[in-house]
Amino acid sequence: MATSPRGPQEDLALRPKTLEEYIGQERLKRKLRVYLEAARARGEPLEHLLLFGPPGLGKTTLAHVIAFELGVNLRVTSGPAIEKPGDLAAILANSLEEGDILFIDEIHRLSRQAEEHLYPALEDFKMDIVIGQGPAARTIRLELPRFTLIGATTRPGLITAPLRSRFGIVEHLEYYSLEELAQGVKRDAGLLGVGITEEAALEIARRSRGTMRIAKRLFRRVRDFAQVAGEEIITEKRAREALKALGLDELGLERRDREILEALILRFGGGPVGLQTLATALAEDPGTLEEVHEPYLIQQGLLKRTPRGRLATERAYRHLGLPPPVEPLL
Ligand SMILES: Nc1ncnc2c1ncn2[C@@H]1O[C@H](COP(=O)(O)OP(=O)(O)OP(=O)(O)O)[C@@H](O)[C@H]1O
Ligand SMILES: [Mg+2]
Repeated sequence: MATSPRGPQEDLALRPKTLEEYIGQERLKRKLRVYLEAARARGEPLEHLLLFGPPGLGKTTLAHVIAFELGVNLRVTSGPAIEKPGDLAAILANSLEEGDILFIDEIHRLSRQAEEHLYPALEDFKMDIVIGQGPAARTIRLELPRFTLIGATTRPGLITAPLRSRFGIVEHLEYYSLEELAQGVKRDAGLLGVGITEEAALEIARRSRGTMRIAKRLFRRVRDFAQVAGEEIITEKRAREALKALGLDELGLERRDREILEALILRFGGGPVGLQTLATALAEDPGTLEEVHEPYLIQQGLLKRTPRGRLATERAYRHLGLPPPVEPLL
């Protein structure tokens, strides 16, 4: 098997360019096709679009795809990178042309000040900024090109109502099915000139937590194992061994995920226990627990969020090989 450079360049080369190449998210793609066609027909920029969903589902990729489909430039930035209104003004006034797309990742982390300056930019493509200080200070009005903002967030609950209301289109991305994940794996394998069986691709898909980024990352690790073993084609057996060596169980849980369930069950009697308490017991940041680990545990029916706190389900007990409580909780 030939070696090839990997890393950001490889990732970029593997990134789907068109809506056609973008796997899954059919519900969203159907609507997007309509919006894109309508915007093109009217010769207007696409309405501002807010995308939310867990990390790694392809929000950034979709923004690139939309720009490609519209034949416009995409300027990428993130909420934390825009500290002052001046940062925002520089981006909006200097780097965008009519119809271009500004992609703001983690838009829930925009500063209050920057956010307030963004409102008129989104509505009227104007922005007032103050130049200078004290008595010499004056306000100048910037006329901006008509652009499209695509905002992405993993935490829709943290988007303020005024910001949210300025997006004409608000959509969420869904977890991928096993078939879609396997398709993603096979696509990358094909582009890299690596052979992989259908079963091996599905085996990788099963441990990918419904997340395209994880499927593709696991595929690259499995490819390493196959390459070192001198195998031309990645088989199910090789995939399973490699995934096991990577510390993933049959549901795709990593050690950390199992520790969370273990803590919940063994230290808090299965719950309910508050997020903060659970996080402290695990010496984990509550945000990480909530955003990175919990969504998949919930999706797999292993954990429930209740008003009184987190609860382990019967399935969680069984998955860890622990006897479920006599009186099933759920
Ligand atoms: N629908 C898809 N079809 C094919 N490849 C995809 C798809 N979605 C994502 N990918 C690939 O998965 C990886 C992760 O995608 P991306 O960076 O867009 O995720 P994201 O949702 O922006 O994640 P985050 O929220 O963490 O920024 C990329 O390598 C991308 O090429
Ligand atoms: Mg991203």
